[in-house]
Amino acid sequence: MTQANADLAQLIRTIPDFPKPGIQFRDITTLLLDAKGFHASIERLAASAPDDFDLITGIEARGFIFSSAMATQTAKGLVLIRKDGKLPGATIGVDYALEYGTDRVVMHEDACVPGQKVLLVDDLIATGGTALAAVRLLRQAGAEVVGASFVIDLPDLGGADKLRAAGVPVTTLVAFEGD
Ligand SMILES: O=P(O)(O)OC[C@H]1O[C@H](OP(=O)(O)OP(=O)(O)O)[C@H](O)[C@@H]1O
Ligand SMILES: Nc1ncnc2[nH]cnc12
Repeated sequence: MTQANADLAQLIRTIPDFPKPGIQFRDITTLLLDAKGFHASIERLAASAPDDFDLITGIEARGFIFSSAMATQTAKGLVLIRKDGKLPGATIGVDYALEYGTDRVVMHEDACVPGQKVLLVDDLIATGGTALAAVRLLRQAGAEVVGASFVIDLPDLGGADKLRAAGVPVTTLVAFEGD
């Protein structure tokens, strides 16, 4: 079977054993270096976005690259979900497990008006721990998460399925099997 978005898949470099043994690191820096590929990734994510949403949400750090481009492409505002200790205003936060470690995400408690529809954007979904934490956070803030868009899916780690089970429609461009 031909890989969907094969042109984008071949721009993503795989680095074995980073940041620890056994992890196949899917490196987007090579995609970002390619002007046409980076632009196409944003156009394709934007084309598959829900019809009706109010805000884009991006997750630090790699998620900011794609979410900010998506915000300008779709002419929406951007909510930043950051690692703990970086936002200056009053925050709410959620702890989560990573494929390789643990972390905590926070957002400004007043970043969303309750009832606003948000589209979550990140570079990659693996176990789904980060995205599910972001969804919990956004729901705590009163937002409705109407979709989640990722350039890369690692389907064997099950994150996209978990997100769908949590009621969030998921779009991904490139899948790497066998991780
Ligand atoms: O689905 P998960 O298993 O939660 O993994 C996916 C997350 O891992 C990476 O971020 P990372 O925490 O490595 O941080 P970075 O963006 O700052 O590099 C990636 O950008 C996703 O946010
Ligand atoms: N295998 C992987 N490659 C790149 N980023 C990741 N984030 C979590 N798992 C990852």
